[in-house]
Amino acid sequence: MWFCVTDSIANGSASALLQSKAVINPGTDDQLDLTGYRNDVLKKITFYVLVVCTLGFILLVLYWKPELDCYLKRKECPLYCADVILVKDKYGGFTDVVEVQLISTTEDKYDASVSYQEADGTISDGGESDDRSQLVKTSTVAGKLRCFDYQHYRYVWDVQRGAFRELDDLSTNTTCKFIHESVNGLTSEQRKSRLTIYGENAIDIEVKSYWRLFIEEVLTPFYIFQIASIILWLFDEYYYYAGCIFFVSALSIGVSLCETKKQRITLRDMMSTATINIMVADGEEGYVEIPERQLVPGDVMVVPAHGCVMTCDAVLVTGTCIVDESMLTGESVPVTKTPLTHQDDQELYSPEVHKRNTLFAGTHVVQTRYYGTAKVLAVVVRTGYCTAKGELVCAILYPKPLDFKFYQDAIKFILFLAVMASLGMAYSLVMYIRNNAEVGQMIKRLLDIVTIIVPPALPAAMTVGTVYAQNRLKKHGIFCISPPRINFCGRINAFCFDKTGTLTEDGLDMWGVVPCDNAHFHEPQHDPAQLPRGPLLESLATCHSLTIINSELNGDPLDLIMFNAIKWHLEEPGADTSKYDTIMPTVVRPYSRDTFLGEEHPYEVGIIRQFTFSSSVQRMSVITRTIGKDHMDIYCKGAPEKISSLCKPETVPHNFQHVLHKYTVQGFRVIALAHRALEPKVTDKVECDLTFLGLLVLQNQLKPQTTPVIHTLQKANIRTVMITGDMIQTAISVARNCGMVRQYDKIVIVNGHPPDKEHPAARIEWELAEAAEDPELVDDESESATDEGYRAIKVLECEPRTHLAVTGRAFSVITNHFPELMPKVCVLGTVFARMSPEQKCQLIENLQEYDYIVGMCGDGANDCEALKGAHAGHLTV
Ligand SMILES: Nc1ncnc2c1ncn2[C@@H]1O[C@H](COP(=O)(O)OP(=O)(O)OP(=O)(O)O)[C@@H](O)[C@H]1O
Repeated sequence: MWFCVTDSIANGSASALLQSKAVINPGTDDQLDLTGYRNDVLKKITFYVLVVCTLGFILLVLYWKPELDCYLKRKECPLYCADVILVKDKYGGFTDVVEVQLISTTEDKYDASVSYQEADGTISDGGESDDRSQLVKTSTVAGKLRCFDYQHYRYVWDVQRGAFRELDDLSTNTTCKFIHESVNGLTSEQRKSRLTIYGENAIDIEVKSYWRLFIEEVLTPFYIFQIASIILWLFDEYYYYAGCIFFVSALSIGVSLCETKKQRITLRDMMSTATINIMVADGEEGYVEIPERQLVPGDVMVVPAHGCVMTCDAVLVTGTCIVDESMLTGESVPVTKTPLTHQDDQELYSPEVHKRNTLFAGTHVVQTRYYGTAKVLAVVVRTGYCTAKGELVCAILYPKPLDFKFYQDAIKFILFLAVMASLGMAYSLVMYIRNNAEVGQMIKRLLDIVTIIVPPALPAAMTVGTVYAQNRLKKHGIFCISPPRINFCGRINAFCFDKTGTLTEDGLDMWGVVPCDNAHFHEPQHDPAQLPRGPLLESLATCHSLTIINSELNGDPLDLIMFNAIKWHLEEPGADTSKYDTIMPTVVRPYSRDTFLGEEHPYEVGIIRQFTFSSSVQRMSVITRTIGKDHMDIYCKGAPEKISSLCKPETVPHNFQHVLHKYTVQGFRVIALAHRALEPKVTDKVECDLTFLGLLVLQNQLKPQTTPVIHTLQKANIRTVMITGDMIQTAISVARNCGMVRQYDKIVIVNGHPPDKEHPAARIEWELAEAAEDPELVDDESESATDEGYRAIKVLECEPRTHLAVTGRAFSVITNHFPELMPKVCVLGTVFARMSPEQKCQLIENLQEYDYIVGMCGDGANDCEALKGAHAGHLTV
């Protein structure tokens, strides 16, 4: 549970407690290596002597290598008693020495300070003691929290584990049940105490003064080297040359300072929100208004009825919200957020799993919906830099090193130059001595050799080049948040594209629906408005997340085209809810009331509950109630293979696969629909035992610029790859149409099966993809060769005319069971279909592992992680 009073050190943690080193989040991108240090008087005195002896140069070295501060002034000690901690990130890019703080707290959870019984029985606070014999621990509580801050995150000392860990909030180890039980909010005492622990709910981006930026820039090793070179040239009377280099460097520093400052100001302005007051539940006392900056995890906020921009991550517990998440995902389709539910008491809350119930910081709540006068309440789970928006800011402020290999090579190159310089210097020294050269002249000449071999103006030239490139890109509407990436973009050799909305148009065209009755497909109906009254028509009318904003119907383009095709009308909740139930959010009915005349009741369907679409489950569902019926219905729509697996097998036509193939091979986007009448008593699991209703077939045209762009990339020898959530056949068809796969190229489709009861070993299968044909003419059989899949892929030649088309399932089977095939998949894979958002990101990382410099172009929520992971990510909007 979230609150756990830790009043004793768990058995066995004493030895862990004596460790001076620890790793937080091992194996992840957020891995941090910690080493504890405490002050050492003797070392400090020696250090200051050294400072005097080196005329302060050692301080400069310390500035470049902060870890030296620990080695030269302090001694290693167990983490529990450290004064400072040396923190290194996974990539070694950011190293910092941070101070350990003690914060007073009244929270049980953080009564975390440890006391140790000294040999004489007195209690000390453990801060000075590291003797094993003194670790005969007694539990006392001093109300102090031991912690340190690194890159805006706080790490606290966990008494039970005897280790530092990230400060947890309600987004981890918290059950959904607990969140529901928290609706009374916090008392002002609790809020005050948490404020000291979590800090203010703000993302304040520091904009450094020009003077500070200048000092920081000039103190970098390259500029110091440059200053030394200029001084040397002045002594050597190279006045013009020194003057030129000085001018170029001053220009480059000036330009780079202006750019850095401008970017920081832009970032600060983008991230800052107007500080307003917000209503929060105040324990049993009702509601109080507090500044948003004072929100803490556990607060229960009232989402304003007129909408707001969220400044924290909060979980909805009552009411619904329509949110514009474009700031986080780039997708401007309004998203419906529903209150948190849970299957069982133990279900843990997670912002990723429960994202349809979470309002994320930075997103705009456009509308709220509530029943009667009830308030729309949300429990705050994360604040400040820990929010989704805070993570984004941190990713910009502390970017992951771009290309470790590039930096390693650069260092090797400089070392090589240094060796060359030393050889040159040694040779010259010998020659000067032989010729009895004058000492002053000799020193000047020798140092000059270094400045000849290592060009001092190189960084200045590179900065000017980058700034120039950045401005050119800006003119083309391309904005770059990390300028060094521009250099990498020149080396991109693989470019990945999302399909829907990136290679193809955002909008879709209705092709028709293929109704299914008694497990038989009927003729396609190209005008869905002509469908008779029944579940299929109702599924098209209700199974969506459309909403009205400013009198206009808004939502997913797929949902919009589907709903508009049947010519129905959508009405958002009105005052009159008596006809259905007390809960009555949205009503749909045919435009023309004459359409279904002769019925006893008007044809009206209420959407009682929505389970909004999620890429990871590839479907959405709604629970509805039709006037005149005494039961509710569930309608599901989504990826055909997902929906068919939720249907009763006897309701799915025997030629389902064949008909599906017939459309997808043409590049149509196919969605399946299903339905079930619900029992009066709704059980927990509703998306099961469904009746298959038919297929919705949509056309998705290529964007006019797609084919030329793919050709340009191919001409430049840049590999093009498609990573999509859509079906493999549709993806292959689009890949052929846009020229990613040329007309006569061979495509091998790779399918995968994880181990199951029947087949204890994982399998992969392959089949040759056929070329597109007329949908009406494709015959039943598609050839496939199973079992041999592994061998076939293993021996597959890396011919340019053979492409692999890999399904998401095959990708995960290969990752988990046949990792040795992954290089081949990465080199030959052109189409990756039915990929989940996580798999998209994983593929980008795999390509990077095999030395590809990867670009990614995507349009929305399911591409965010992949865009972040790529060397260069481009969000199409
Ligand atoms: N609004 C929706 N309602 C129900 N099912 C949907 C909806 N949108 C997409 N789907 C189904 O879920 C699948 C996965 O969707 P996802 O958004 O992850 O990828 P995509 O849109 O198909 O392709 P891409 O990754 O290229 O954008 C789709 O192929 C489709 O079958």
